[in-house]
Amino acid sequence: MPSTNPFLTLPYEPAFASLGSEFSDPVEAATFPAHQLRFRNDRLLPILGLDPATVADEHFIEAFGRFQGRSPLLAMRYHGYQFGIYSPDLGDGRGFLYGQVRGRNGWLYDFGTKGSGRTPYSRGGDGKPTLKGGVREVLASEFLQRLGVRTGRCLSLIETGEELWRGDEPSPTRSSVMVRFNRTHIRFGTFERLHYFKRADLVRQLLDHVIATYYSHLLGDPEADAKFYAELTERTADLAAQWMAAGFCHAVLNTDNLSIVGESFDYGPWAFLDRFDPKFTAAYFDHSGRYRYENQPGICQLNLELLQVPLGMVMSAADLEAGIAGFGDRYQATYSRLMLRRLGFEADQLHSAIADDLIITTLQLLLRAPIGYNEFFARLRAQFQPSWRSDLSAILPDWITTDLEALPEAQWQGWRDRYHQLLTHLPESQLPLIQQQLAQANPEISPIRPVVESVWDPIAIDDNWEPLEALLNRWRHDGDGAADGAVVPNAN
Ligand SMILES: Nc1ncnc2c1ncn2[C@@H]1O[C@H](COP(=O)(O)OP(=O)(O)OP(=O)(O)O)[C@@H](O)[C@H]1O
Ligand SMILES: [Mg+2]
Repeated sequence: MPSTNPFLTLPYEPAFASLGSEFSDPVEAATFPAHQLRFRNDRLLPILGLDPATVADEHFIEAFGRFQGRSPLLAMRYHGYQFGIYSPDLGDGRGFLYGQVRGRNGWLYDFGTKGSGRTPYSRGGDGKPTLKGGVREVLASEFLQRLGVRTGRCLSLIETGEELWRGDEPSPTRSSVMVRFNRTHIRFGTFERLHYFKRADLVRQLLDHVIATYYSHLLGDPEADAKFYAELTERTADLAAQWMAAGFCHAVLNTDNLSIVGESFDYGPWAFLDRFDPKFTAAYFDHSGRYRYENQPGICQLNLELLQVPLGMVMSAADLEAGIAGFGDRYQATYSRLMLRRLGFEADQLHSAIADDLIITTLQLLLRAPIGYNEFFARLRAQFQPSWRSDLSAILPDWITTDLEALPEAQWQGWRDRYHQLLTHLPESQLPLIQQQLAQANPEISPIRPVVESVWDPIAIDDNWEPLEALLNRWRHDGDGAADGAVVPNAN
């Protein structure tokens, strides 16, 4: 009897599979002792043309927990530079490409698993993520989506009833399997592996595939290769700027964790800044601080440079140099635009020198202010009043009295003066727009570590999932909701 599971009857396209056996290995999914659906991302279903009301929890479990009715399941091959050292021992070690589907926007999407068992690339690993790891993936991706960061999403999280042993969690700890909804799982490291095996022919094949599938506007252009690399540079610079403006530290920016479309993914030991600290390092094992917050743009640029090695097998050095030349300017322009939004302004409302001055002054303030990075913007959003334009003393009034030892009054007044000055440059009619912009750019609550623990503890102690759901709901209904359920999920 034909399946009635809507996930099994989607029109899957074997785009990556059609590259052939040099790029992946068919694998089998693990079987699990239990399947409890802990998160289903109904916001993504309309992109697939599915009505959430017609998709049952059991459909998720059958497709994305039992992995029934689909083949081949492909472990993708890749290598990568991990903390600066080349590793040929990578590849999908706890996941596979479940399938690819075209969204209603015309884009091709991957369903990629994480935690579906061992593969030829598992090395000593068990092929599983912990339940807490899965919850953290959901939190990071949903919050980054709320902030407008170009990110992969979690489509489902299923608890699988096993006990895992991990050094970084009290063990035994609970197990899970996720399905991620990313534009692609092709990584910089997918190209690097082909260079390692000296296969210029396969670099050419993969590059053609990437351009045809993800940069199709370049098809037929005699300079498609050069334009692809220049555009990837721009997208990666944009992503770094989005992370920085969000106060996000990815923590493991190895070349196998950078996507060939410039989308953020692989949410392991990530953290959001609490206080603004450029040297903040999220991963406990990052002893040198290589991937600390302030290093992220430079590391992204370095990874793009490393990608020139495999691409250089089929492209000219001149095209590659020209492509990466724009990284710094692009990063700076996007970062400034996003920071201004967090302050309530659109870049075209302000002269760029005034805008840059406000951003620098804000960062200097945040270095010393007794308030969290995202908390500051949330407070600005909560307290903003159009009347600030005519009354400087009303700007964040209750703040000036708190902890002036940490924050000298002159510095605080300097920030207020600048903010006030910018308001007076705008016509009064634009002030409601500032309020809207502040609401859109600044969620009321961000998943800094204590917040993550505050939703995890009830799960760990009482199996109470309500605080997690409440937090996710707050982000969905916060702001003007423009980022939610959009057919184009990461317009940028
Ligand atoms: N528990 C595990 N079992 C088997 N392999 C693992 C495990 N954890 C990590 N790996 C492998 O180690 C390498 C680096 O892991 P990393 O944490 O960057 O990736 P990942 O989180 O597993 O997957 P992705 O990059 O798709 O999000 C990858 O080859 C990955 O598959
Ligand atoms: Mg990874």
